[in-house]
Amino acid sequence: MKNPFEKMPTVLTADELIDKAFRRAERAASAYNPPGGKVAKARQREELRVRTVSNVVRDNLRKILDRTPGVSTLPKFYQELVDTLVDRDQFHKSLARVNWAVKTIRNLEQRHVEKIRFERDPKEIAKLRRAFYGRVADILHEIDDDLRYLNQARNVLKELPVVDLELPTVVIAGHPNVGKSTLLRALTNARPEVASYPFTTKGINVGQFEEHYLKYQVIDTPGLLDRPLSERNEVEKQAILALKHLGDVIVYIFDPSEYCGFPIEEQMHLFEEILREFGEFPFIVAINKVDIADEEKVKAVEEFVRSTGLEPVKISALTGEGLEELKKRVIEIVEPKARELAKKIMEKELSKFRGEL
Ligand SMILES: Nc1nc2c(ncn2[C@@H]2O[C@H](COP(=O)(O)OP(=O)(O)OP(=O)(O)O)[C@@H](O)[C@H]2O)c(=O)[nH]1
Repeated sequence: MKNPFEKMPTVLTADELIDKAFRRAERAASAYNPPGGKVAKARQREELRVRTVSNVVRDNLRKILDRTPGVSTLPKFYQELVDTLVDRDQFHKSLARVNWAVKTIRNLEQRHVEKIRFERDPKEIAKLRRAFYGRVADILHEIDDDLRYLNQARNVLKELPVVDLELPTVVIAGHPNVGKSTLLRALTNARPEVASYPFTTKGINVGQFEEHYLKYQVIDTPGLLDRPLSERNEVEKQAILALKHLGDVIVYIFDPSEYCGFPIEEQMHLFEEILREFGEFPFIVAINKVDIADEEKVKAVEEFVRSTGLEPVKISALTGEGLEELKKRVIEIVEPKARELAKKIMEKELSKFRGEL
């Protein structure tokens, strides 16, 4: 899936748009030499000005409406993230007001063109055109706050992460420096891509791997699932919880070597919190850095994990030890979804093929 707001255009301010439209109209009028007498010429020139201003403004505004997806039509994952970044109510209101401006300007254009066509005095004709310009400027100034809001919204919404929402997804969690990105790199062959994500400075890392012709996605979440949720504010929490619509299994990493800088007690505490928050998820616990960790500490973590009803896997993301076993456990959980997806894609291809026959 692409960023749903990728096509949203830059939104000009009222003054920028007025300037653009008026200049375009002047250019068109000066290049236009209609046939006929003085009155006919004036009528046609002014009509061209009115029509050009109306077209430029409406095209610009309509482009915003056409290229902005309805938030409620988006997948839940994106809806949650949109809500952390913009006020959905305000966003919709601003779009509605832009729509109102398009319609109103269209009506004004019709009315002024009609009057211009019946007017005989060139001075009055010019006056009608000026009156139209004035009304357009007023309308655009009236929605100026909306235009500015939409442009700001566009700038943040364009930064939404690009992830594949259909692929079975493994979310890696654990304190900073426990080895999350090392594990991601070890599990996925391609170089992971960094996607920006609200409220993380580093962005999330997204990688993919294939097993038996089925594709999986792995996401490392620096800055997200690496600190107690109780320390987060509401919007941050929401950005984290959006992961629920994306992930299918959580791989939680412990670092019993404590080189990450967090004592195992603290890691246990965070694990309990994440387990509680993501209770409905299948969890796999990996005890990492077994190549350097103290055996006693490894044992302590193992016992703790077993006490929560889970069986940990001992790994070293660096040396590769235990990774086969970890991968096996992951695939056991997400393979049905991968098969389902492969079947769907196959059926789509088949029906396309049949259509061609
Ligand atoms: N000895 C050893 N070192 C490891 C292992 N896994 C990771 N490391 C090292 O631990 C350090 C932190 O690893 P990262 O993969 O960057 O940790 P992270 O959890 O992604 O860190 P953040 O992105 O800050 O959350 C690096 O120096 C890694 O080389 C391991 O299995 N054994």
